[in-house]
Amino acid sequence: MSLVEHAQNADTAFEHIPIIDLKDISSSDPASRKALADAVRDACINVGFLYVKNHGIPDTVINDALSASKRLFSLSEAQKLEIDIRKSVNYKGYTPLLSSNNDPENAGDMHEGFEFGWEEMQAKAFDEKRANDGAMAGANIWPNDLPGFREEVLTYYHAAVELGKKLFPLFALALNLPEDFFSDKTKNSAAIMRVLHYPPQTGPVDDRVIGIGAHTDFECFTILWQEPEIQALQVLNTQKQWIDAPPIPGTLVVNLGDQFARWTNDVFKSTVHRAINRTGVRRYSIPLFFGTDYDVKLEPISSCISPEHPAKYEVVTAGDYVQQRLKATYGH
Ligand SMILES: O=C(O)CCC(=O)C(=O)O
Ligand SMILES: [Fe+2]
Repeated sequence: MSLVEHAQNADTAFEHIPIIDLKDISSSDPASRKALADAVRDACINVGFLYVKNHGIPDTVINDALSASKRLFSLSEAQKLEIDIRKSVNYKGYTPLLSSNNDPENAGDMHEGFEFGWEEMQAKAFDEKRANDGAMAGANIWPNDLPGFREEVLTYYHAAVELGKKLFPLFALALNLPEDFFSDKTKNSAAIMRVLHYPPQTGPVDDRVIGIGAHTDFECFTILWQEPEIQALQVLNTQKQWIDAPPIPGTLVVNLGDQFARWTNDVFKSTVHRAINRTGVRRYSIPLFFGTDYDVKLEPISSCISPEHPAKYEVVTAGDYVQQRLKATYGH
């Protein structure tokens, strides 16, 4: 069956999000990699969300990033506003509560966050991996007086980038492409990381103000760590039902975004999701958004086009696309 036919027969009324074991992701046996890619293809076409286990990011790296982000969010408002994202030309820095709005029908997202992109652990004056960032060019902004923060969150970033570099070949295989299809399109790690803090919402709640309003992500895929034991994330199926995506110990969530929808002419689904924290306790999460390099054009893959399924999207560079979406989310 062609990819287009597979997508036309998709079962998108899912009630569960599949869990996929990545133990064979670097297997020397092509048949094992192919079996893994088959499972990934089904998840990408039917659901657009999956959990991955055996992802390779050590617990210590996760725990250090979590503790760093807790320290950041417990700084005073004045300290946090020193690194306000509105002072940055390229959407790096601190986003206060209610300053972003992911769902245009809503009145603001009930979370605060901090956002940064690629940087070598030992910062370089000229970082060749950022040389072609186009619309997204510009350095990260780091908090003052927060020892260890940069190292701890960057360590997580680099570990997740290693995982992301293994996932691109797997997605390529799932699209019946050579495994290195994305290699020359992902040389520069155009990955954006956020650390997020959702205060608990108790008492009467305005449905137009939730943790993060209904949205799709705008890169190729997102790797999301969520705080254990706190249910907040929900995923929308085509029956318009919100399906819970609780944290599952030992896993990360991987979901597809709109860049992959463009690369695949909607064969891979970029699925709407939201988060609502009504648990009575604070919640932290860490998404990392992976795109193709900012200077690469988002051109549909030929096997995802047919006479009955013609190309749907205008071709733009990844950088222009991401910048335009960030502008809509942050309103500046
Ligand atoms: O915090 C979460 O669980 C979801 C975050 C999210 O969807 C996003 O940042 O795009
Ligand atoms: Fe999202």
